[in-house]
Amino acid sequence: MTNAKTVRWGMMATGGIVRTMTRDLLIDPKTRGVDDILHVVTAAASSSSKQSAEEYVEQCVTPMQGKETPCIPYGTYEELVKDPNVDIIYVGTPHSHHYQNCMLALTNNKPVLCEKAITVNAAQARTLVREAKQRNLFFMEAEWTRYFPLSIAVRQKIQQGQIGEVVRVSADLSTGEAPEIYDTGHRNVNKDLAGGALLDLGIYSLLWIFQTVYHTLPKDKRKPPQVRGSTMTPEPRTGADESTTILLEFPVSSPTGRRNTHAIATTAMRVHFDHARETESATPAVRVQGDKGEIQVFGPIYRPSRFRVIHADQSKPIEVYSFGFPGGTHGMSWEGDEAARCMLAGKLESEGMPWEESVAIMAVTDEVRRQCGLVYPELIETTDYPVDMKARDAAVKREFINRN
Ligand SMILES: NC(=O)C1=CN([C@@H]2O[C@H](COP(=O)(O)OP(=O)(O)OC[C@H]3O[C@@H](n4cnc5c(N)ncnc54)[C@H](OP(=O)(O)O)[C@@H]3O)[C@@H](O)[C@H]2O)C=CC1
Ligand SMILES: O=C1OC[C@@H](O)[C@H](O)[C@H]1O
Repeated sequence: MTNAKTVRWGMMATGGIVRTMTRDLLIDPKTRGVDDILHVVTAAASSSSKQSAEEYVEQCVTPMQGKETPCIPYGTYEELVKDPNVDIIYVGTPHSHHYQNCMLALTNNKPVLCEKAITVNAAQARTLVREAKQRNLFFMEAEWTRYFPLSIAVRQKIQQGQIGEVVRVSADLSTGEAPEIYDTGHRNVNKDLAGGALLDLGIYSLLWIFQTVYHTLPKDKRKPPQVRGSTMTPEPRTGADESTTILLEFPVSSPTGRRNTHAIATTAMRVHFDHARETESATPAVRVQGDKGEIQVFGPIYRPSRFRVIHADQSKPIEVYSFGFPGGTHGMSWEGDEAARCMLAGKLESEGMPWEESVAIMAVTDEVRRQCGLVYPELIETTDYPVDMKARDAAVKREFINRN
């Protein structure tokens, strides 16, 4: 006998992250101590073909969910958002498409969990928020790392004052995957898909800076940062950024509270992860430095499993905290649980990733791009809706073929 409420997901796209998310949603929630929610995937759509959706269902859904809970495959996203047996849509397309895809779901009255980066720019993020609010629909950016027990523990330590006043934060996500390993059409380097380090990887450096500096303050004290400087290196073939460095200043939060906080966000495709990250000599990828000590998080910062607290008072021992991934989850189950719970409770947004914070982060990436002159095609920057993305993609593919 269970009191768990079932949430029926509709998956928009059938690519890499949708497959990972599917597995994480369908892992028995009890393995991570969750007994109030049960996830099922009742529909999925591929913009490529219905056959592609069928293959995804056969490979990813049926083996975990069984045939008794069917998952309907569709050959268009338009059909998916009209399915009455879907409670919430997970958008797993490239960032270039998030705005159009989320609008499609919201305007068909479906709540949405959308992959990072939420959109290409702040204006698009604001428009989606307005649409969700007007329609009374739940909408959330899938910044999965925020929902890790590790992230929650780090935020609590800061809020409890364990490192004192936060003075400075640095955060790096660099993968060592040189851009040349991708062909020029790949979403990681293709500007037509808003590719490049900033929106794909740099978003995690900003996630850590925002969740430790901004999000740890009471809501009425959160103030967006100034981008004090930024620099980028273009990928030689496509002009997408392959590395970006950002200097931020968060303002004074109150006369008696924090002073201004400095932050440095870095990301580079050519720079490697710390290969020694599991060892004693590891270099932290995030350092949250306060006047009473510091918290160091070891990478990769999208899926960290270890952090330590070093106190300024050397008589206090270094505290090391390690976290696992129960039930074999990749780590996306927690954000799935959060989205489901919020939606069932009738909430429109998640406390963990409030709308205004998604918009504030996109405002930072807008300013960084402005300073560095990184422009994406108007068709993916626009807030017009609908734009015929299929026709656009066909044109892009044709151009890609002509260029090569
Ligand atoms: N949270 C995380 O850990 C991760 C998040 N991501 C995010 O997820 C999103 C998708 O990434 P990922 O799954 O790796 O990408 P993939 O290329 O593997 O999949 C993207 C899917 O989007 C659909 N799509 C629709 N239009 C296009 C188009 N014009 N070009 C390419 N694909 C299109 C396709 O599915 P179909 O043909 O079935 O419609 C495609 O398979 C990105 O926004 C990325 O930032 C990615 C990796 C990890
Ligand atoms: O979100 C992500 O996290 C892991 C990276 O490898 C991937 O490119 C990115 O999209």
